[in-house]
Amino acid sequence: MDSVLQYILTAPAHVNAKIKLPASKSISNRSLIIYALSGRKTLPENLSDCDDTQVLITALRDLPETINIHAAGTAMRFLTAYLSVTPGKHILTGTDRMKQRPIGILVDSLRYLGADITYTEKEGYPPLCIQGHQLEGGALEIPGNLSSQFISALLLIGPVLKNGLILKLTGTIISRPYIDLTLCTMREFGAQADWTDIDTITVTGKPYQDRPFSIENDWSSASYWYEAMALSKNSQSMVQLEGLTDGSKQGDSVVKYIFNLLGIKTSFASTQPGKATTVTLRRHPCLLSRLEYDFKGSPDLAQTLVTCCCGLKIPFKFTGLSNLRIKETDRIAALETELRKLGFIIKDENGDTLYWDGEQCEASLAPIDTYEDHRMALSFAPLSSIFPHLRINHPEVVSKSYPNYWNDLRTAGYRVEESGE
Ligand SMILES: O=C(O)C1=C[C@@H](OP(=O)(O)O)[C@@H](O)[C@H](O)C1
Ligand SMILES: C=C(OP(=O)(O)O)C(=O)O
Repeated sequence: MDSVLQYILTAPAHVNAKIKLPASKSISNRSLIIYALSGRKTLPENLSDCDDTQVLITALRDLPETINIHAAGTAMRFLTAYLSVTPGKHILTGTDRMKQRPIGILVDSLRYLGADITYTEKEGYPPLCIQGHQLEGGALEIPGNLSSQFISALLLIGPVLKNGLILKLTGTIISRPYIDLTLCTMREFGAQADWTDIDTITVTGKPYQDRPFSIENDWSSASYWYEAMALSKNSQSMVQLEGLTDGSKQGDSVVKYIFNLLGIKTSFASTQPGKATTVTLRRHPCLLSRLEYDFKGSPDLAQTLVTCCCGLKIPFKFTGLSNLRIKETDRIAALETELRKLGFIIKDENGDTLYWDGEQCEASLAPIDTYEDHRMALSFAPLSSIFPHLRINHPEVVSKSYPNYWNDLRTAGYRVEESGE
């Protein structure tokens, strides 16, 4: 049998560190597509070193006949749109999991606009064969309830469509802050793109302009430091996070308000609009007895809060989780299975809700499996404050968004050792 890399984690008595977070992969990948569509002159600064961005950099640079974007959802969806308007024929594929992540809504929309896309294996799923050519653009409807990445992908190519784009979103709109992040990033490059009605976005067929652009660091990655602070239960703990902005356009910056409820206070070294600065996290007493939150706008924070609330023994009801089952893994099932190993019985209902009413079982303390999902490893690691010698299988998965995570934990005083098993 192949040996599995496993880390054993022990948390320090108090957490203390200054952390250079990775850049946002969401902003990196949007600005890379815009860079490619605007003449490839000025490369965006502070691009993320994570797998999901590196794979897109390589794909856009080499544009080989077969492009394998591995596990990167944004790269898969954004490239599908990009290749549809770029001359040449390409096969776009990814990991086995990527081949199970739906893309039919995006393909249908692009085909409606005249794109030439065929499925090479299963209808509705990657791999895709895309023959690119100039598209005219126009008006169309698209469901907003499965993944905002389909909408962002279409918006990103809007400025290069002759007649621009009018998108009317139908159904519940999930991950809406990511749509707004796309629009903001596009406008940084001179695009005319905005909401023109409650459910409608209009993009003018006015080309992007080449501009210098610097990428903010990643608020989703910051969430694991909020969790580490909350679970450390030591008033001396303090973490500083570099490269974040007060008033960030990243939806996951809402993490500062959620953790405020859990006693973690955020202060910004400077509050100059749009300027990245250092953020300091400090602990205050947490008097919360139960947490309810709707994660519809920030699905990537769900694992952080589920693991954190279990560790703090705060019962919760979290809604808006409907698309967690189609991410890197079925995150609902993964959370239920792995938290049981630590003695927490969490349950799901209605396809979009996870709750914990305080029910516990005997903890086996078996190693935590990560299911090729970076956020499983990232969110379980801070639980080592509650469960010393916590074991995590396949810790290397973190490279999808946060390659330096384990080193950063070491800097903060955590013992991170390779298992000798
Ligand atoms: O556009 C983006 O950068 C992202 C959108 C979200 O996906 P969904 O829109 O599929 O929820 C999020 O989960 C993902 O990590 C990044
Ligand atoms: C869902 C995620 O990424 P993607 O969909 O881009 O693979 C994520 O990073 O949590």
